[in-house]
Amino acid sequence: MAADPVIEVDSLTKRYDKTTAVDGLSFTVTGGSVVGLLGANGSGKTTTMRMLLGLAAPTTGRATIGGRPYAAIPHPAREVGAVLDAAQFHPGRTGRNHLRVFAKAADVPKTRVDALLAQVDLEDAARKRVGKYSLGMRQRLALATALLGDPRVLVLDEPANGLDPHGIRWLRDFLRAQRDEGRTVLLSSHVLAEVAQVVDHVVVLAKGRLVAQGAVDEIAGTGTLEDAFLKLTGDTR
Ligand SMILES: Nc1ncnc2c1ncn2[C@@H]1O[C@H](COP(=O)(O)OP(=O)(O)OP(=O)(O)O)[C@@H](O)[C@H]1O
Repeated sequence: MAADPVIEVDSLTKRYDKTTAVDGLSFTVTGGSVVGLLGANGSGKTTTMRMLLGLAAPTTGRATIGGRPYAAIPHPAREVGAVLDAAQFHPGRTGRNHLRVFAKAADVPKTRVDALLAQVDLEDAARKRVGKYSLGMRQRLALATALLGDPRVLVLDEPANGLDPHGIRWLRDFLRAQRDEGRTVLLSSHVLAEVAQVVDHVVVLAKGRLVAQGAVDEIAGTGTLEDAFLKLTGDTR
């Protein structure tokens, strides 16, 4: 397993008018690890990922993948797979057609499509229109899309959102398999329990700022994981 930092976030800040969505955030993600970016709703997770993926410009600071800002990566689909919003699919396309269209756009051989459908357990639904897919199926199709270019890095925004217990178990197994294949994964969640079993390391945000980082058991200390998380993220309801 490589120990080099693959994702580097350095003094990253994003301001929108009066809102500071991300405030001087720095962290690194080591190659071959699964890292959870955690925080309550509105703590800046999505904004951080959007800056990492070149979808929002930092006000100050820098975010790089493999040492380069996303925009400077020569063949991004082969380097980074991302899922930011699993709801965005053309509802009339079948799962297989969706992947074929994206394979073409990413210059990936379409022979990869069936293997990916099998990998995310959508073989039986390959000819079904995406508009008829459940949320869990759409999440899995989004993961297959992210994997089209066989990237070594995955960036996943709230991949467990809306999944039932079977879906969450499936996701955990999927993430373990990605790590076993040597991929580096950054995923966000506002529910620590969803991801605690699979992440090597967590980065905890509150109001755009880093409030803790480390292994899950370090974050928990002597109390329960949930108490520590709620205390750190300022959610004491
Ligand atoms: N385009 C934008 N314009 C103005 N404010 C924004 C914009 N994007 C995000 N924000 C604000 O920045 C803050 C952080 O939002 P962000 O979506 O990054 O948080 P999050 O941790 O991903 O939340 P959630 O779990 O709800 O998705 C929020 O106060 C949000 O309202």
